[in-house]
Amino acid sequence: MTLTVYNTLSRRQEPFETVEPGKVKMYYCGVTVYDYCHLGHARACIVWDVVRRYLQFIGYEVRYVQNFTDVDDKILNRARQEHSTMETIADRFIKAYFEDMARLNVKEASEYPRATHTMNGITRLIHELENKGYAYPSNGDVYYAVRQFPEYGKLSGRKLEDSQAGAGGRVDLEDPEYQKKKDPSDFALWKAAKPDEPAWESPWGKGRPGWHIECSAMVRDRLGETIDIHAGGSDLVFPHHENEIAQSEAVTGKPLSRYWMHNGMVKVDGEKMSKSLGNFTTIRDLLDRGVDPMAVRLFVLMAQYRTPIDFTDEAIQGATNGWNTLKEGLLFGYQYGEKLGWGQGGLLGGLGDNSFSPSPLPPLSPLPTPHSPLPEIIERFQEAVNNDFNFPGGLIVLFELAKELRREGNIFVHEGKTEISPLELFKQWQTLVTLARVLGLEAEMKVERSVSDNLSDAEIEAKIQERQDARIAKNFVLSDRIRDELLQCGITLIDSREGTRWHRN
Ligand SMILES: Nc1ncnc2c1ncn2[C@@H]1O[C@H](COP(=O)(O)OP(=O)(O)OP(=O)(O)O)[C@@H](O)[C@H]1O
Ligand SMILES: [Zn+2]
Repeated sequence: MTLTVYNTLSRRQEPFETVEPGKVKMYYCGVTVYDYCHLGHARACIVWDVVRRYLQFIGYEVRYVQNFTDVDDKILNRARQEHSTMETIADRFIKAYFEDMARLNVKEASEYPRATHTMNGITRLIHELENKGYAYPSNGDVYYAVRQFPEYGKLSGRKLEDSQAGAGGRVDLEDPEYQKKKDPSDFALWKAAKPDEPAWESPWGKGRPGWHIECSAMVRDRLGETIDIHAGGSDLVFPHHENEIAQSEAVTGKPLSRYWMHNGMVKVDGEKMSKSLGNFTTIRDLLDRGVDPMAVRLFVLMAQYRTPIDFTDEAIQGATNGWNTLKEGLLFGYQYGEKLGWGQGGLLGGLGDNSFSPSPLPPLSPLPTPHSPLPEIIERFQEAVNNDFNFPGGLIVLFELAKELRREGNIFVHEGKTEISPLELFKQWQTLVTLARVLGLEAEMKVERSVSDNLSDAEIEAKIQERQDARIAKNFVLSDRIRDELLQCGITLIDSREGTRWHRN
């Protein structure tokens, strides 16, 4: 069973083979920090988080580097608007980035280099390009001469003539940058300082780096000359990644990355969700409206990572419903484990605890342990995901497990016993928890069970009425939230045509 990966460079799905066996070096072009992250960023960060988690799950050691672009015109504009500095703006939104990603359960990268901390690497690279005849200075700027790099266009499939024709329609002959270039397709590696702008010393005078060169320098500094996966959104294929290849490969003579992987865009009414376009919903706005962070993860993972997805209320609602199903399965052990006798007979011995307790969760490991995960189900999951990270295919396996556990939970509540043996249920639950963690999906039993005793029958009935009103008003986010809150207090609701029944767990 081998992993195959769609490589934008070859336009094919290829078997995954790393430079160094068992190790993956991965770089993701991260955010330009001048605003809060939106759902497009959430998608990119979740997709690469899960790719990384999956690679670890199948046994790779992964070094994952993600940059912050902290020098850019847009950051500078915001700093001017707020009478602040570029550094203050960048620091504020980097802090916000970490807060948002923690809520979404995105694991921290191995390293987060910043452009402004990589100035030596950047100027060194430009210098080498100049020495090799790929770059030329012009009035304090430095440009990359694309005609010197015969392979220019190999990633995006664009021919220089096409992009020139495109540029020809758009160039402004008065634009000072255009006048400094030898060829309209050339791009800036270094820009001379303008008055009142932050600037760094360089052999070409004071200035700041262009956007593309920072990634070439950071990859080289942190990961080396050839990495395994270079990732980013599909909007970066041209010109950003094309230019990164031109810069890095001209200097090293080696491929910059074995695999080029791109996530599809989150769109709104058919257009890319983007800070520049202003059509975005921030992660924090959505979560503060009560959408579960795990539903956001599911919204992302329910689509193949390369296809575009539309952000709509219905899509988020669908993901929320999906999450509620998975969550019921994930909480099964916490709700019924003790009653099913899982603490007895050493069932949980492998977890270092002889009595049932919600923690620790089963270890993240693909290897069968004495009580664990059902190998044939893990295999089905891997078979799906090995096909170019087909997470929706993997999710089918999780939903099957969750639905079965939910069904058994209901049977247990009504009949006092289950159809499937407790041992088998334990294994199913372990498998579900293990696979869900590979996708970063985790549910917590936040409230102790005794809390259910604190809610009176009248209070529970009032909550159910509130939920009913929300459903009539089609406010399903609220109605689901009430149901989840009750579940966390140890109260299960059962909907039927006659109305809603409830019981304490
Ligand atoms: N709508 C989107 N859907 C999926 N990925 C996105 C989306 N927007 C940005 N990304 C990805 O997020 C990362 C950071 O992007 P960046 O900070 O340039 O955001 P942006 O919103 O596109 O900014 P701008 O609007 O200023 O171009 C990149 O890898 C980019 O491809
Ligand atoms: Zn980049």
